[in-house]
Amino acid sequence: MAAHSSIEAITARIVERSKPHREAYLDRVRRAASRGPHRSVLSCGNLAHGFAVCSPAEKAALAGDVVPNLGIITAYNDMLSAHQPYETFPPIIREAAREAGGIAQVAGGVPAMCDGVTQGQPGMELSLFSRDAIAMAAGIGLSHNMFDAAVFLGVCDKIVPGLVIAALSFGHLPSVFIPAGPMTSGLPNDEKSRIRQLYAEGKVGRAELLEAESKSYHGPGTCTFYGTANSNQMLMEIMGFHMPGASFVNPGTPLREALTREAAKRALAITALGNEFTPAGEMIDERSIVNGIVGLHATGGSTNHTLHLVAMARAAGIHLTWQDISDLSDIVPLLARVYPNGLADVNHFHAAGGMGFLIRQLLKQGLLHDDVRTVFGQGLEAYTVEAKLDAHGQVVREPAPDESGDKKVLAAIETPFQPTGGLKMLTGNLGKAVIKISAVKPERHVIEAPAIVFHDQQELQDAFKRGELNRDFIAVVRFQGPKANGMPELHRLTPPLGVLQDRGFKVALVTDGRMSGASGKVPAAIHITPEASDGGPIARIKNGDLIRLDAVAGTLEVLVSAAEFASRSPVVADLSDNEFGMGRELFAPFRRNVGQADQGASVFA
Ligand SMILES: O=C(O)[C@H](O)[C@@H](O)[C@H](O)[C@H](O)COP(=O)(O)O
Ligand code: SF4
Repeated sequence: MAAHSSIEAITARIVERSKPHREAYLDRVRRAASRGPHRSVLSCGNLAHGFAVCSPAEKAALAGDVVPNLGIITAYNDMLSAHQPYETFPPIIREAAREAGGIAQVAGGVPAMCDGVTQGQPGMELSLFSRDAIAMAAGIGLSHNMFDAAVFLGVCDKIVPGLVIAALSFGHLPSVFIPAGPMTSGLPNDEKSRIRQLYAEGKVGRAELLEAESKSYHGPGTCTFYGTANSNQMLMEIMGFHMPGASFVNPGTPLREALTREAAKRALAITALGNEFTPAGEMIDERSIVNGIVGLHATGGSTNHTLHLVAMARAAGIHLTWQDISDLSDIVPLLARVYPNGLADVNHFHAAGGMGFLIRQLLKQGLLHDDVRTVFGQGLEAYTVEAKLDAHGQVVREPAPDESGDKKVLAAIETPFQPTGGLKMLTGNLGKAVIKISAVKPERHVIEAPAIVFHDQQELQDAFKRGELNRDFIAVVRFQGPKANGMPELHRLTPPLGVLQDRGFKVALVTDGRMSGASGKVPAAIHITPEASDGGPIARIKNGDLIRLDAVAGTLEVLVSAAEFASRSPVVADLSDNEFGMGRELFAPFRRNVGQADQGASVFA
């Protein structure tokens, strides 16, 4: 089925805009691939180092150019619940490779930050930069040029985007992403948030808060809210980097292990040494990127992807804009209600039909490009399935159900939860911003109130605790942009702002910083570009200025006369406290060289 005309039109304009960069990129990818099996360009010395610890049989195989070698890039660590399961994946992948007549080596590890651990802490100022550092680290592993394909073990926020940037930078290689799967369901996310708000009001103590948090985050796997990490899993499946039905199978289950084995074998089957060569740089094109954005809107995905998708697309020579993302939001309905866009978690989403049901619903109205390449083969229709185990422990796939297993969690395309997606761009005399409205009640889509200006999220927390914020206001938290302090998530502001909103005050957040993918209920215009540290208009706002955030009209305005506003000099902040401590001194080059948020806040562009 042809894609919806608006989908085709937006895709066509991205293709047109990208043409010079995309053609140059594809030329590089094809030249790299044309050199044939990559180990053939290595010297004997290079090779000997590359397989020094391999068995004699593996050495003999790797000395030739017939047996494919799989490079594993792993983001394993014990800190992230979502990445801890990866500890056992390499031996499983090596064994599966041997069974398939290939070889697999861990090519390298990459760092992985848990935004939950660093939320509200100085370490969060390294978080966004860690995406590009992860891409660099993965590139170091693959640069040994020993590999015919790569498999990537990563799940969380900045890790998958960084790994995709690396995979596309090595676009001559096939790449398969292997997920670890979600944590089993614990304390419901809305109950966790309720306890947080009680703690913010001083109505419960740390003991009760820690008990609630620990019941919510309680074991291996990805946290179960629909934040950036689970948005990543959705993206990897709908863009064709995952095996069909792999995204939301819990870790430590037979199906999880079978899917891991299957992915390793599939990666070996799609190298240049076989008959289904699928280099990542050719597999991922403008249609794949549009499919990812459609999935993001249909599920109420993370605002962080207005940064990461732009950066990932650029790694493949594709120039994506916030206007593209915003225009797609106008035609893609919201089909999933997963916290913070509802009460369900990703396990409920998966049980209700998950990705297979979602993709089928979107294909029914041509809202996805079906004619795309994936690691599984040609066409997205192959992903309208559920993965299961047969009696022999092998992965089999059944058509996803036509009916949603829970109409409160997954809606049919004919009866969406909202007619449009969740992510809108705002423009006006403060520059450009992004807002996620899928989790904001309609009566809060337009907020007009006086500004209260903060240069640090702790200042707002302290003002709240002093009881100074019991009124209608728009919190302007500035100098939180990429150049200022690495563009941290300000998700710790959700509980106090949520308390004030629940008390009936009209509140909103306006910032050049970020929010978490799990933020939701409070209207927030984020990623403001240009940022305050670039002298952007946000640096000219004064306490008391009336600000109007209008997510319906798509505008963000300070209601001050143009002459008055232009006559103001931008405030300059003392950011010396953000230059040292917790590794921030190591990322000074990133702060100096990072690009604007609407360009992906990348050090590469
Ligand atoms: O973008 C995201 O999804 C967030 O960065 C998420 O990964 C992080 O963990 C948040 O902090 C939410 O978790 P909490 O509400 O527990 O902080
Ligand atoms: S989802 Fe967020 S909080 Fe959970 S493990 Fe990943 S980064 Fe950490």
